Amino acid sequence: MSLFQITCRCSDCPPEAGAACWMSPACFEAHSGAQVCHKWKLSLFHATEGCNMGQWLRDRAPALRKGSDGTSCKALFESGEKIPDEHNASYREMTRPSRNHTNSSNFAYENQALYERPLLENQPQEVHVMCRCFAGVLSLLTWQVTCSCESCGGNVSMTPQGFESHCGATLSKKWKHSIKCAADGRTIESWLVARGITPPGTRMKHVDSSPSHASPVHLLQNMKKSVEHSLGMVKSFQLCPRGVFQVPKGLWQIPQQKWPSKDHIETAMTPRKEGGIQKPKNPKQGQDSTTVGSDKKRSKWKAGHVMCLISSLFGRESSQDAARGLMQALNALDGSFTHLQAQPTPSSWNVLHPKQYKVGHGELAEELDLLEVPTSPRGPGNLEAKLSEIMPRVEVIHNGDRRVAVVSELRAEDAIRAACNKFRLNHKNFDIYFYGVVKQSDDLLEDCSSVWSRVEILDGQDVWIDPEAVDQVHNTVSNANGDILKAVGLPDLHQGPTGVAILARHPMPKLPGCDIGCGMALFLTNIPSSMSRDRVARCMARMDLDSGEDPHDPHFGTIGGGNHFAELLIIDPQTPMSEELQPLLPPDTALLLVHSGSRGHGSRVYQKHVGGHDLPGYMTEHKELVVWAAKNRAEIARRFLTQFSATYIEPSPLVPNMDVGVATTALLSSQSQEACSHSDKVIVKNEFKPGAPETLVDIAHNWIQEMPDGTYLHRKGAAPSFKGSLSLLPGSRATASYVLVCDGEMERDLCSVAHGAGRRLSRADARKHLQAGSTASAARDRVSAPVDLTRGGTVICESKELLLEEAPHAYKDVEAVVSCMVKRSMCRVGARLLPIATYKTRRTTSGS
Ligand SMILES: Nc1nc2c(ncn2[C@@H]2O[C@H](COP(=O)(O)O)[C@@H](O)[C@H]2O)c(=O)[nH]1
Ligand SMILES: [Mn+2]
Repeated sequence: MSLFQITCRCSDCPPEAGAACWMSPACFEAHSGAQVCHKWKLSLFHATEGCNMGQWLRDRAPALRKGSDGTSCKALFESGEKIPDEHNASYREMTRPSRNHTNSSNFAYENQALYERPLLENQPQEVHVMCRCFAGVLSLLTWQVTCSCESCGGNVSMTPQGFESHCGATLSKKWKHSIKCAADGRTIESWLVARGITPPGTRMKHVDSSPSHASPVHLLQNMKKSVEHSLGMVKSFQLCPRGVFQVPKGLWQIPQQKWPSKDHIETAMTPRKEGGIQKPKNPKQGQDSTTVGSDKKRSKWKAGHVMCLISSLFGRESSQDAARGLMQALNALDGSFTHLQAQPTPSSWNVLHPKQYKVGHGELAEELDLLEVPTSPRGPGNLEAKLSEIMPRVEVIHNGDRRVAVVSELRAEDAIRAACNKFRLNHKNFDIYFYGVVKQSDDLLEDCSSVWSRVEILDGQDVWIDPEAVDQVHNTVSNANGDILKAVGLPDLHQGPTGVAILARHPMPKLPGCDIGCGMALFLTNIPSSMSRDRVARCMARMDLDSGEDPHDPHFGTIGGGNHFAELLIIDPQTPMSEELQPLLPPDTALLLVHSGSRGHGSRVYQKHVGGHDLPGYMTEHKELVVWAAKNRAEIARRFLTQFSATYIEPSPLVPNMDVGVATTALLSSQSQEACSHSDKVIVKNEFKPGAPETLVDIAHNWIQEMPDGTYLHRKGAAPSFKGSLSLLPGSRATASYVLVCDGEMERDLCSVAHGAGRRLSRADARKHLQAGSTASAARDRVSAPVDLTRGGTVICESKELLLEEAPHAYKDVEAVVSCMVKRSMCRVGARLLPIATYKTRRTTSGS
């Protein structure tokens, strides 16, 4: 198979004397600063004929209309033509070596010269991989897999793609997915991404393409990673409101000698004088500069500084998103920019030939004095007017015959369309992008590391944590402007972020959100564990926990939607109970687990306080709701058990319950009582309705705890954990749930443990991917066949959607979550419980 490759002849290349610097047209496009275009056939021009390469190739090889597949390229190059491009490069044909090419010096050399990236000291040089049942070793130096199968015997090396097809997984065409890391079974892509390693030939790639991830912190994190992993080779990279491009080593490399002198920089950084722009010290007016982001331009940037290119893909994506993302990024980099520059992308050069046009950012515009302000062949007026139309808040400053514009606001799509119509531009081809110099890159990186140092993710090998949720934790910390002192992500962490404990200087109502006081309570019952499943189902058939009975408070005694539930469980006879729990949990009666929150009251209080400043008022109502939610769980339990004509078990003769936060645990040692004295004293138990079932433990996992030192510990999907305290960790309606004996430490885990298994799939994904199948029919019939404890018990759920959203597969592996915390000594297993019957909702829709 043949490949298009370009030998770049710019002064940054080749990397080694005499070696050719080969790259794909797409890489070359990026290398020359045009990666926003993503259409190399349009952005590369024939150096002598002036047409774009798409046109040039089409004229010569009609087959290429369908794409530059290897065969037609080969045909093209058989003609012996060389295509010099504007970067003075030439196309060449390169033959990909055959499968066993360890000895193919050509390939190995090209690969190494161009792509070998210096590995960080502690980075592995190889990784053991699997594909289907084949094992191999992937070298991170040569990017070859040595296959250990019987026929290869560990002597045959091949490309990852070759290995993929050797293992019979060709159809996937995604070697990074089909090849797995042998150690943990995860895709090799996630293994590489986690270590910031970019395989050779990787095109500029959106690490993440959703606008919500273009948050400042996300951008900055990637910025830092790129710089770190380049070992000083990568000085710049591209940020884009729709995501971050990872840049392989070699691209965007700025040779040291090209940077300006210290004096030069200092002059550039001299603050602007009142009343106008400083006289340029080194103006290069009228200079024709067509190389956007070229070496010439970059050479103006200070050594060690990180160049940050922010692209706004107007026309291609929603420009609203782009503008929003851009503004976000600007805010994040506040004060770090010395200037911004706006200009149409190369794809619109051939329409306007505007060359370059400078747009300064606020008072930092003085930096522009050092930059070139070329003229446009079609008249600067056009461009200026166009910019003003698109960005009406662009202030155009005239300084002699040089013009500098200051952007203060970006405009939305309609303005862009109007401007494009006016100037008869196809707005789809019209992009504007901005770039600037990060003035204080060290500060910026310090900012980032200060965010990182405040975030701890308690993950483990066996438990999967969604990287987006991790980003959300970082963003939460970063957006709090230093008000968050520490954040701990627990193993059940998922998007929200949920499964996190956050210590802050003041209460942050947005963290617990609407469902203030949501929690789990475990009740003792006198329902025999051996009660027939039919009888359980018959009792539950009459149950309706969706509507209340209290005329003064319609929410009281109701369970609510989402994943709230009331569940009968039995103690797993196979799992030994801890010493503390043995006297507490009678092995022959069922237990009732209730998960619910503050219902409509929580959302009322949240709405009232979310934008306001009355934090003491919020905290007062917050605490009331935390108590209300605990009482509500007891009321739900009472209503549930009434259907069984079951009475509660007499309050245990064991250690009396104590008022520890909202957790009424019977088991706290004196040491843990001391630890718990940090928490609010909220007396819950004594306020329960007479006749309520005995609460073994009630744990709120969505609340704010006032700490003795005046800080506030937010638990958003996190359960309190003190030395010896009990906690509840439910899995799903068809997996085990756990009673944990905790050993929380402020330093390590902010005295918190996971509050559940945590979502693996979002609700939408669960609806999309999980089949209703048998679960739906079980729900329709309401009474399932004899309970198979490996699959869960009877489920009362009349909402088909909710049934899917809450399917066991939508949750992470509860065993992994528990074992991760046990390994970290955060808790021990007190008892393992198995579900018999779960009440979800009688409503046919999944809302609350
Ligand atoms: N035993 C059961 N556990 C369940 C069920 N549905 C969900 N879950 C688990 O509860 C937590 C609750 O999380 P939250 O963030 O909504 O408070 C969740 O992570 C699951 O692990 C069920 O029907 N039975
Ligand atoms: Mn909850």
